[in-house]
Amino acid sequence: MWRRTTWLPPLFSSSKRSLVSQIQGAYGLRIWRTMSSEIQKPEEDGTFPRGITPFITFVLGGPGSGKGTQCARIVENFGFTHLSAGDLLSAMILNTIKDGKIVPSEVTVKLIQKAIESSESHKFLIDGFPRTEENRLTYERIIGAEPNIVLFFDCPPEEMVKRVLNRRQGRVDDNANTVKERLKIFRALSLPVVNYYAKKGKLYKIDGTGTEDEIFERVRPIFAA
Ligand SMILES: Nc1ncnc2c1ncn2[C@@H]1O[C@H](COP(=O)(O)OP(=O)(O)O)[C@@H](O)[C@H]1O
Ligand SMILES: O=c1ccn([C@@H]2O[C@H](COP(=O)(O)OP(=O)(O)O)[C@@H](O)[C@H]2O)c(=O)[nH]1
Ligand SMILES: [Mg+2]
Repeated sequence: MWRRTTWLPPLFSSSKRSLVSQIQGAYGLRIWRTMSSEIQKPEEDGTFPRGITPFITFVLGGPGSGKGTQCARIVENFGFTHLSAGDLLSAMILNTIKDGKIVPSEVTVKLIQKAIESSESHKFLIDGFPRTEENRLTYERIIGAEPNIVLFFDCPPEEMVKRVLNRRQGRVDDNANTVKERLKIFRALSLPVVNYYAKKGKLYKIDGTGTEDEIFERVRPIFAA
């Protein structure tokens, strides 16, 4: 089962509100650029007028922890739009990725912002971002909001390395040297981001070991009504 790592914020604790009602509640929050003060409703066909606050889920975890795999399941079952920061960046910053380093925050945030704004969707999985506290702060500064929730796939390093080296998707960063560097960066720079969201009561820490199905059964209750 999934478990929260810290205390629950009022949004979650008062009446065990389902995530679905929280997602609906997010429409009215005036934190996404400039909007009307009215609470706006989705159109009958389920699309949302531009300017509505999207429901944002950050998806964190080390390289090979299963972020992309579980995002695909969440998309299939709960209709989110999946934005992988790594995929958005990969065409642009090949050398940085090859070294396992982090791309400058403004570049990533602006790509994410553009992808959200040009989408008709109202709920997003932002996979693999933020990877540093500086990433997080830049997102908050440019977007003017925090994510609604954060998933963290917790996986032992030896399992992550095994998965990455078996991934065989032709990625320039899936090799023993780069993965070592990425794990170092994950521990030093990304875990503080995970801890930040744990302290804020926004983190869902998910055991990332076992089969893909077993892991998704830990994810499902987070999004199910
Ligand atoms: N539960 C699992 N058990 C074994 N292999 C897995 C599991 N989940 C994902 N994989 C495989 O491990 C590799 C890394 O998964 P991926 O979803 O790309 O992770 P991430 O996006 O966190 O780097 C992929 O080849 C994927 O098919
Ligand atoms: O916010 C981000 C996300 C990704 N990356 C770069 O893109 C690579 C691949 O990221 P991805 O999320 O695709 O890797 P995964 O963790 O899924 O293996 C990372 O190692 C970084 O070099 C980055 O610089 N900033
Ligand atoms: Mg990935």
